[in-house]
Amino acid sequence: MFWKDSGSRSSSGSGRDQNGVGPFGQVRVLIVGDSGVGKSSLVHLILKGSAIARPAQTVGCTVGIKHITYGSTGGSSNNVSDAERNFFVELWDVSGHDRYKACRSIFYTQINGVIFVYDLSQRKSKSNLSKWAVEVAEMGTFLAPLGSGGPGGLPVPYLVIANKVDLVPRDGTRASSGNLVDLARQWAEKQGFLRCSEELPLTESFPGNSGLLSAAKQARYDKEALIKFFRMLIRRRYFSNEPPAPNPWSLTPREDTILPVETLGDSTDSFQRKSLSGEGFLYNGVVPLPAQRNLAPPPTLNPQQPVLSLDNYRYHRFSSSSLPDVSSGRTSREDMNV
Ligand SMILES: Nc1nc2c(ncn2[C@@H]2O[C@H](COP(=O)(O)OP(=O)(O)OP(=O)(O)O)[C@@H](O)[C@H]2O)c(=O)[nH]1
Repeated sequence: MFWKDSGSRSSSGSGRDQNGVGPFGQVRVLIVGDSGVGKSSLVHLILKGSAIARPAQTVGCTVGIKHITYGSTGGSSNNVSDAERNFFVELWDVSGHDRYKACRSIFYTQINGVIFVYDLSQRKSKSNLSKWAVEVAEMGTFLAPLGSGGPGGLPVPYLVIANKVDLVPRDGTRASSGNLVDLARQWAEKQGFLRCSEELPLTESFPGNSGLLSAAKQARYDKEALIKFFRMLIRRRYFSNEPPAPNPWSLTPREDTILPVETLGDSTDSFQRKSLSGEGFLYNGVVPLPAQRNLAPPPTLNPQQPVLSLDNYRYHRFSSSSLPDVSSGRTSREDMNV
């Protein structure tokens, strides 16, 4: 088996929601990032609401299904468009290990959104997100694409999650990872060669400075923000004539402003998110990318509609030419057979 389904039944079928007022639908969210950053742990947390003690290394791809509703609860039952409807959010947790690099693009199909995950204690895993963005943008097919690309040309909304915030010192200083780049930087700072604000010129950060923090191992994440992201993807795919809500997505966390995280579990106040302050540009276009014009219709009752509204998604400038190589990821786990 190249991949397994860890969630409920396939969402590609059709049906009517619990109110009997119309078909449900599904959106597909790709979850990418280096091996070991905690993608599977996060997905488990999102689906089960609890931490997983010892996640197995993902083989190829694991698909989990999150059920959420979308619609106006106050709507009249006579008006289908006002009713709460059921949707499945497919979470495609793609293995970050290099051994799947050559073939994992088969999972990059009909993507509605992307969640990039990195390890706050491993700086390289953040800079490598740029490589992930390029890979997905170049190899993927997309639903409800934006008119222009985000990082690497990615044409769908994305979210960046900095995981393992529990490994960051609570006084807000930079993460200490034990990796050589960080150790070298810390040593240089100690010797007075660098001021704290300076970086060794070894990595280029993923664009942006705000987003979500999580500690999947401690069951801490911003549940409300995730649900909003999923709802936004549903709205873009199925209700694109609705006015877009203010879009906080496509943000990455400010590591220099990480605050202590006190709240556990499902609290929506678990994490401080800072507003975006970096350089950005706005997307207003609605023209599908050339590679997306001949997509087969999605396997749901509600076929993909072109995006008619002028959603504004803010992205950061991004240069793929100066990106570092993807790191080899973890090596401590046993090799898996494909
Ligand atoms: N300290 C800490 N460890 C974590 C956290 N989240 C995950 N881990 C640990 O990191 C390791 C890797 O977690 P996974 O969820 O398997 O990582 P992954 O990104 O899915 O890895 P691949 O399947 O190889 O792509 C495991 O030992 C987890 O227990 C966290 O928030 N804090």
